Amino acid sequence: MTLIKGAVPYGEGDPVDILVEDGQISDIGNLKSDDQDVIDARGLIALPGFVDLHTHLREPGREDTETIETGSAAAALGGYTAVFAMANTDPIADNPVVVEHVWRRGREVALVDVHPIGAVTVGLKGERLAELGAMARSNANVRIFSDDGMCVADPLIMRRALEYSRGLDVLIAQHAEEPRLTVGAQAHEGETAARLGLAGWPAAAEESIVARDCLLAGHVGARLHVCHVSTAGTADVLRWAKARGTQVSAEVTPHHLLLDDDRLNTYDPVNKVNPPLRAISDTKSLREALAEGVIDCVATDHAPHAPQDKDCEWSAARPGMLGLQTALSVVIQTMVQGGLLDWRGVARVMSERPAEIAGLPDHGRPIAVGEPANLVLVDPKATWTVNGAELASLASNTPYEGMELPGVIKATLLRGKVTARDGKAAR
Ligand SMILES: NC(=O)N[C@@H](CC(=O)O)C(=O)O
Ligand SMILES: [Zn+2]
Ligand SMILES: [Zn+2]
Repeated sequence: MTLIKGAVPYGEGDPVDILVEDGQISDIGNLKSDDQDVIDARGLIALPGFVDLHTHLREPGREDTETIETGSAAAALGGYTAVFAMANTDPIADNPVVVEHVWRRGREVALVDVHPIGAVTVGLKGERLAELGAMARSNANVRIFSDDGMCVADPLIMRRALEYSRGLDVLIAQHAEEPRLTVGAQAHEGETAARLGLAGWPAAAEESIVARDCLLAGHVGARLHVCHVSTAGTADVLRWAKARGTQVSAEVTPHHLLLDDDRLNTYDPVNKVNPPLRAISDTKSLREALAEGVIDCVATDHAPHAPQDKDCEWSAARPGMLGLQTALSVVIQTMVQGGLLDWRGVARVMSERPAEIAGLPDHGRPIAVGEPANLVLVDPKATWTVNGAELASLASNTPYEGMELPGVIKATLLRGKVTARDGKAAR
């Protein structure tokens, strides 16, 4: 039993006490603390535990940069109770053996529900469909498939994947990047890239694939999820597709909400990411699209990389940045402080919508009696300074190094078990 004393659910109304018993919320009100574990939550906001549809945990294959254990700790510290682990591991998660390993290891670590994402095509090569059915029916119960890191560029393969996904009732998540338009690309195609002499990654490379896939999904009657939306034009395409009834959902990363290509001036590869940091006008449009619901949710695209793959010249560096422990703070800074979302809205984009999109029945639930105790307690007034070396990830490639960010996570509970408290993961 744990008693959370004096938290304000969704930042609305008076503080209440929340009693957690047998993994569930058993009582809410003005409660007496007897012999149970008490969390002093005065001044804290209670939200449903966050759900990340896009995490790279690097196990198997690159356990020098992240493991399911260290990534789960980072997730718990970031307020997450469920994460979806991308398939671009080594070996690639394109078969039941690998997805079952990820699933089993996640259960052993037990800091966050780890749901493996299966690859759409064998070896992420985009040529032949992987055995989606075998992964879906495995113990890992795979519900999302993605070739993330690579685009399913061939329209016929994408169409077939969508057709199968409909039959299996699973979701295809697309990394939208027309590869013919991004050969050698290093940065957002625009003034900054031109001045720095970096080959451009045009917005149209993303937008053309999103438009195509929305048309294909509509045509075959399948659902589609768009990973890491990065341009204003993609938001326009999504608005159009949703208005005509296409079953499309989309995510935006914290870094695309906050950072823009102005940061590339230093040539520091910590800012290199795929899709690239865009123009400041894009960040503004993405914030608006998220507030409006045209973009459904925030996903971290947490992408740990080893120092030797990051601390090198720009063109040789791998794209990607850490995200799990900084996501909420960046959302507070860009969306809450920006007046675009209230705390209800934060619960929607970080927990409720991603849980719905993934079909998770016990996450993103209301804070109410009888519901699963998947909760996060946030101090909205506190700030913290990011130090990559102190993050739980094995890697430290955070673009927010040295930045003071708002919002501190005081505790995370997964089915009533405290998985993180006062900056320490429970392991
Ligand atoms: N986002 C990135 O820049 N990198 C990701 C792959 C991806 O999300 O496309 C990675 O796996 O490192
Ligand atoms: Zn991607
Ligand atoms: Zn990714």
